[in-house]
Formats: sequence, structure tokens, C-alpha cells
Amino acid sequence: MPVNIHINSPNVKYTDGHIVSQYSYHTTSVHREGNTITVTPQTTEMTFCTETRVPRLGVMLVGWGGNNGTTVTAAVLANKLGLTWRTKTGVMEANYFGSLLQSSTICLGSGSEGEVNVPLRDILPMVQPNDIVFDGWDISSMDLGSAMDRAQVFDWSLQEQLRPHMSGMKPRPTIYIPDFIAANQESRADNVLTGTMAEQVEQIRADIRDFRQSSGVDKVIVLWTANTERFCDIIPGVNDTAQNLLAAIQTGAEVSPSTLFAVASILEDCAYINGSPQNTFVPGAIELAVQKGVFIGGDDFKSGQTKIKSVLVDFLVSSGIKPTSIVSYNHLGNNDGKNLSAPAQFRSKEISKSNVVDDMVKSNPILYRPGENPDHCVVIKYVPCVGDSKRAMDEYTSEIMMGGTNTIAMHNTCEDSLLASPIILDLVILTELCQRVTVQPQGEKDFQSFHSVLALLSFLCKAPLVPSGSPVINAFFRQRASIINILRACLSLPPQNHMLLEHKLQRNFLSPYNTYIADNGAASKKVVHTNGVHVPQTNGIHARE
Ligand SMILES: NC(=O)c1ccc[n+]([C@@H]2O[C@H](COP(=O)([O-])OP(=O)(O)OC[C@H]3O[C@@H](n4cnc5c(N)ncnc54)[C@H](O)[C@@H]3O)[C@@H](O)[C@H]2O)c1
Ligand SMILES: O=P([O-])([O-])O[C@@H]1[C@@H](O)[C@H](O)[C@@H](O)[C@H](O)[C@@H]1O
Repeated sequence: MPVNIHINSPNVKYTDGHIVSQYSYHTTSVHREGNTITVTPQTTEMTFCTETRVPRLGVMLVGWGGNNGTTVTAAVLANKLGLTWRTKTGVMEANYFGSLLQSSTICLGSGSEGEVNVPLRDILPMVQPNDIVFDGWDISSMDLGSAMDRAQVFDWSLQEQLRPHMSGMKPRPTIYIPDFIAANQESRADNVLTGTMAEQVEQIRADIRDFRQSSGVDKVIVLWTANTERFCDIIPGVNDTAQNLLAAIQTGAEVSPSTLFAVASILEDCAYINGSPQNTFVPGAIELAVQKGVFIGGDDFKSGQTKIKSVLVDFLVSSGIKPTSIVSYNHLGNNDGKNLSAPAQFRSKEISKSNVVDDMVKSNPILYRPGENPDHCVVIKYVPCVGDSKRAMDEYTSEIMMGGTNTIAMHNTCEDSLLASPIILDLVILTELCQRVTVQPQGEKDFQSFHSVLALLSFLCKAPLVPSGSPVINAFFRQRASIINILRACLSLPPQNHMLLEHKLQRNFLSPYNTYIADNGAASKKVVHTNGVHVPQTNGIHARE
């Protein structure tokens, strides 16, 4: 049952279609001169405006018939139908574990009951996953019910309940350029478009319009969960600008299927998210998204081994411990693993899995000299026998005090698609929410949306795509805090600072027994209790006992 959160503050206005909040954004500007660093606090007053009407969302998956595509579709259906199923360990219920928005919480503060944590999904009006309508494309014509069987992710007893609902779902024919994925995928390719590159892009655009019209959804988001492609070259005159990219499509120059889908989505005013590691977002695609004011995001779902890495290395470096070697090995036997067994496709994944420690290493010049990095090795092997059950083995070797050595070894087994599926839901639901948020910094006449490159999705991606010149943050808790604090800002709630100062002084200045009452009418800087919510006392309102 969702909780109803009401912010009791003069800085938040609830209108019939929006939440409008006044927010003080505090940052610091830092200037270094020699050995002197000058830090200047800066405050920018901002107005956040969040549209509260939640649309009916359609999600079109490229690679719909794959392990992730079938699994996320089946999981939403199972939740929507409230399915339970029997396994050898007991009766299972559908859930959304692994989703930041559906299964993690946010602390609103504390009151008479102590700290109050609520589901993150309840903090602002957002799409409920059960309401999402799926469609998509695949080079394989196999219906979703049979593809779920092929994926071998769900227990048979669950699949039997789902199959009648999924057998009617058929992936649309797609753009297929064999050279971009492993040759071993050719045997699946019986559902591909013909015609020129331009004609195929037009067909994808028509598919998007057809889905929007036939399903009755208000919005469509397109997400790539198809095979990992090889990187493509950035070629001046071909994909370096929006104009050149559109022209290249007309002439049939080298443009990857994932980029072609990006162009089609952007031209149909649909956000496009890349769940794979290849460089889909060539400069021309980014420029096109900015010109059209459409969100793009990626790259490569951050779901397992890399997600743990973005926590563990953050823990080590933040503790003053120096990782010197990181070796990440895994083997798996699903079709993703099969595609990644080809060198060019593995190289795309190796790149996205290897850059995840850069920001944390650079943050600590005590441990690392400029340019110094830990040894970092990524190995992925294809072992058909294990299917979707990825076996990851990691070893972290670190220098500790006085020449000591610390080695952490981990073994992690999981159904890879059950890690990625909740990430897919978070990506599309967060993207849709961001489409309803605008911000007006002080002194600016107009409200503006987030940048087309939706960096807020970094928490969900191995290789975060950020606006040019922006820092790439991979550290798990920094990324999560960014999402939490921006959602809080939409409600004029300050960032979580975890200081708990009221419990660290000799007297708890927020305790109900030390309630400060303002002088007659005099404004007081003290904070008083009102209905269990702490509000700054600005006009002499006395606390209600
Ligand atoms: N935990 C995870 O599963 C995880 C984590 C991070 C990234 N990824 C990435 O997500 C992607 C999908 O993973 P998966 O396990 O579902 O793989 P999968 O091989 O099971 O599914 C990919 C699907 O894409 C289809 N396909 C290939 N080329 C296509 C095209 N041009 N158009 C439409 N469909 C096409 C294939 O037929 C297949 O059904 C991969 O790139 C993988 O690297 C997965
Ligand atoms: O998310 P993560 O566990 O770091 O990385 C995973 C790889 O280890 C796996 O081999 C690959 O098949 C998945 O697509 C995913 O990218």
C-alpha cells in the first residue's frame, strides 16, 4: 500500500497538476593556488516543478526475445497477475527485488517513532511497473512464451502460468547488420528487415507510432537490450554531427543498428536507453538528442560484478586502503555469453567493465600518484552448461599499513537476467519521471528540463553517459545519493547529510522536551516540532504541544 507523503513547508506548493518547490542548492567553488586551496560556498535558489499526472508508459525493447527482454516482461506480468508458484524450497511470490525504486527506501527524517523510511517509489508520483506495456523487436521471430523457455531463467511452474499470456507477444522484425554482433548469432536471425538503411529506420519509426496508437499508451521509451555490438569508429563526416549522421543513414554508411534505433527513437520523440556497452551514442546521436530535447542514457546495465566493484573499491579507497590489483572473472552460458565469446563483442564489455574504478582512484592522491591505477583484469568465458546462472569470481588485492597486504576473494552466483530486469524497470521509470521535472534557477526567466544526456541514470549503468565536460561518477553511494537528493529537492527537502547532530551534542536541540518557543511574534531561528515534522520557525508560530 503506497504511503501518502505530505511535505509540511511553505516552500512546497501542491497545485492541481504540479508540485512546485523552492530549493536552496548549496555547492562550493574551489580554487587552488600552489599549496593554498580557497573554498567558496555558493547557494543558488531554484524552483523545481514536477508534473504529477503519471502517464501510461509503453516500453519497446530492442532484443525483446532475449533473456532480459523475456524475463522483465514475464516478471511484470507475474507481479501484475499476483502469481505464486511452487518450488522445491516452498511457495514463491512475484516481487521486484533488485529494483532501486521498487524495493529500496528513503529516510524522511525522524519523529516520535524514530527514523521513518518509506519506499522510494512513493516519494514522487511515478509509473508503477505493473502498468507498463511492453513491445519490441528481435532478430529472432520466436514468440515471448517460447523465448522465455529458451532463456531458461524461470521455474517451469511459473513459466506454465505465464506462457498463455506471452505466446501472443511476437517481436517485430528488426534492423540486422551481422558485422556488428558475433557471427554465432546468425542462426537466430529469421526476423529481419530488408531495404535500405533509411527505409529500415523509417520502418522502426512507423513501428513506434503503431505501438503508441494501438496500445493507447501516452509515452513510449525505447531501450536496447539486444546483443552487445562491436565499437564503431567515430568518422568525421559520417557520425560526428547530427546532420552528418542523418546523411550517412541516407547513403548507408557505417551506422550500427543500436545507433539507428537511437536515431529512430529520437526522431519519434522517445527517450532511448542503451543497456549494452557499445558506443551507440556517437557524437552525431548525442547532438541529435540535444537538438530534439529527447533523453538518452546508458551505457551497459550495472547489475552484478561491476556493481559490487563500485561499492568495494569505494569502501577500500575511502578507508585509505590501496587496491593494487582487481581481477574479475566470470563464466556464463546464456546467449549473451555466447555473443561475448567473440573478441570484438568481448572488447566492448571489457571496456565498460574496466573503467568503473577511475573516479574512485582519482579521488585519493594519497594512495595513487597521478596516472597510477590498480592492475585491472576482466575475463568472461562462455560455458553453455551453466546457462543464465553467471558464476563470478573476483579477487581484490590491496596494500595496507606498513607494507601489509589484504586480499579479498569473492564468489557470486546469480541468474544474470534477474539482476538486469529490475535495472531495466528503474531505467525506464526514472527516465519517465525526469521527463516531468523542470527547474528554474534563480535569475532565469524560463524553466529547463534535465540535459538530454540523462546523467542521473549513472547509478544503473557500468559506463555512465554524461554531458560533455561533466564528471563521470561510478562510486555506488555517490550515484545513489545523487538520485535520492534530486528527488528530495523536488519536495524542497534538503540533501541527506547523515550528521544526526541533534544526537551528537550535549543537549538534543530537537528533542520535544527542549522545545524552544519563540518570543512574542519575534522570528526565531529555532526549530520546533509541528505534527512530528520539523519546520524552520520563521514567523513566530508557536509549537503545538
Ligand atoms: N545481467 C545481464 O543480463 C546484463 C548486464 C549488463 C548488460 N547486459 C547486456 O544486455 C544485453 C542483453 O542481454 P541478454 O542476456 O538479454 O542477452 P540475449 O542474447 O539473451 O538477448 C539479446 C537479444 O537481442 C537479439 N538481437 C540481436 N541483435 C538484434 C537487433 N539488431 N535487433 C533486435 N534484436 C537483436 C537477440 O536475438 C537476442 O534475443 C547484452 O548486450 C548484455 O551484454 C546484460
Ligand atoms: O554486470 P556485471 O556482472 O558486471 O557484468 C556482466 C558480465 O559479467 C557478464 O559476463 C555479461 O554477460 C553481462 O552482460 C554483464 O555485463
